Amino acid sequence: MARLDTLEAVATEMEARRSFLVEAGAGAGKTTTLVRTLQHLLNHHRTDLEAHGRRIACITYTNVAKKKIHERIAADPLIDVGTIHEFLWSAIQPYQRELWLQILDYNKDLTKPEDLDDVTAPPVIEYSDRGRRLSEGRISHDDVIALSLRLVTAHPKLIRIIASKYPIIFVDEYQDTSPKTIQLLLDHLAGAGHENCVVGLFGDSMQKIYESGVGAVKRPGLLTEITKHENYRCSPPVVEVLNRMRPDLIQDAIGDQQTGEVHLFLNTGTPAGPERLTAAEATLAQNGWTRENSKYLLLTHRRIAGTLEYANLLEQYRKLSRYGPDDLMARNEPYIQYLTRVESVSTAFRNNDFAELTSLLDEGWTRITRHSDKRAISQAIRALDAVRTSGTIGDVLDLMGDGHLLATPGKLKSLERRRTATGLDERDQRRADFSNNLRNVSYREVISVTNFIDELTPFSTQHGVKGDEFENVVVVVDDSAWNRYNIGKMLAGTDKPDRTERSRNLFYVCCSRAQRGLAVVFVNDLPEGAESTLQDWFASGIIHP
Ligand SMILES: Nc1ncnc2c1ncn2[C@@H]1O[C@H](COP(=O)(O)OP(=O)(O)OP(=O)(O)O)[C@@H](O)[C@H]1O
Repeated sequence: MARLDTLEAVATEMEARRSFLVEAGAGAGKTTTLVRTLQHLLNHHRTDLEAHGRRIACITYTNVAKKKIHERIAADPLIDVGTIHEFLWSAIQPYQRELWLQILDYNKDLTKPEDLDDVTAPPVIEYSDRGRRLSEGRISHDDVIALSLRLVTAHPKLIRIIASKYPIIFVDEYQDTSPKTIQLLLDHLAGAGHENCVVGLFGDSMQKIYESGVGAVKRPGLLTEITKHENYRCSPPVVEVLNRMRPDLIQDAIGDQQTGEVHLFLNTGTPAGPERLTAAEATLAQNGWTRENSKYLLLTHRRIAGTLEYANLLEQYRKLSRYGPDDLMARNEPYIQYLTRVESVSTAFRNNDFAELTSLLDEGWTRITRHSDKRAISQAIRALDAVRTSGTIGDVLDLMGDGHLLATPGKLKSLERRRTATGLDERDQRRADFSNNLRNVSYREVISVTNFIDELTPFSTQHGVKGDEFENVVVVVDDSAWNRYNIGKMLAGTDKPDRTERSRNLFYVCCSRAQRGLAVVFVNDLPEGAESTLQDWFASGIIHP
């Protein structure tokens, strides 16, 4: 019955043309509700939408989520599923003249404005991954949102046009959306147009794990808040842990998993370090947990096997800054971001996934249909694969720079340019040294770290751990490896508020992926005060002191 309640609550808001926020904890079925609402709209309003040339926008944060939703609505052409950038760009792109005027103004506010006085005729404005070159009409990822906001503020009629094309706009995982996007959606689009555009946000503020996300959104007059108190995913003892972690949002375990187990390993009798994990694994094995039926989520840089297969790479990030290793893990730095895309291209090719390749490759390859296109891409990727396994990071960057598989993003280009510059200040020199040293590291280390991140950390882009679930989850915490997060201090209540929040969210996201069993293993000693919080949170489980 609860299922009907949430869907009904959403349907009521839709009928009344009111915007809403489905805010609920992990496993509550938010994404499922979003998909079912889309199905309901298609079943009941198809004729009307088609007759007026209207569509539904469904904005997702990642390509992985996009694919998932597409599959579940059978890629219905009435629904545009895409990233916020795709959606906004399709909306503003037709207004080239107005865009150029905004660009001239926007340019003045940039820290490094371009000289646009010499540009006689406005160029054709394009949005590209290659980064910003305003004089040539090229705008970047970041510019799309800022320019959209400027454009609609200057031309309110545009809002009416967008709202009548998209009278319904849904956002999945809204907590990871940028504050500017939320501003655009709520302050401009919600309620706009003849049909009162409905903006529906689905997500959970406590699952924000990326820096750039807006987190909680509170707009009592504008958004009807719909809360769900079910948890369809996790077994009762796991839900009990989540409830103690988050007493302001108590969930009922009503899913299929009615039995489960929870373990907390402190293992203080064993020396701190990987041995504590080994000891925990021995206990879990006696209970039937194996590497095959358990998902490891490591909040650490240590490989379970002990040796780090990307030690040199990690060392460069360590030298770069105190947050370098964290940025490597969360892929929050231009080099690792780009190299991750290179790895995704290579993986998609190996899997013969040409649909995935099309979405990864450059604009020039928007449709890989012709045999000759496939052949050209195959050749380029084979050449890449040869260098990936035998060359350095520099070799791969040079090869990619010469070819035309992936454009080099603007930020990376400028780092590469500054690599050989002279007279840099201390910070830029450190960055330049980083670029040069990184280039000498074997590319195999990139392959290792990418596999590690995708398989063993919550920062996976391949699977998007946040929306995912596994039978058993083993969360391994090693606070000595991180700077942006500190689970121990969060538990002890002694950390700064922002880091406390980040750590709590990350820990919550990890623990809430478990369907049946959850084990949390601390490999180093905890600060004073942490253990009593853990005793409380894990009271439904077995604590291994
Ligand atoms: N109404 C329902 N009835 C039965 N199972 C459901 C229902 N809603 C969701 N589920 C199942 O519960 C699990 C979690 O659902 P879903 O991924 O939609 O939750 P979520 O709230 O988006 O999760 P999270 O925020 O933790 O990623 C899935 O396995 C899904 O199939």
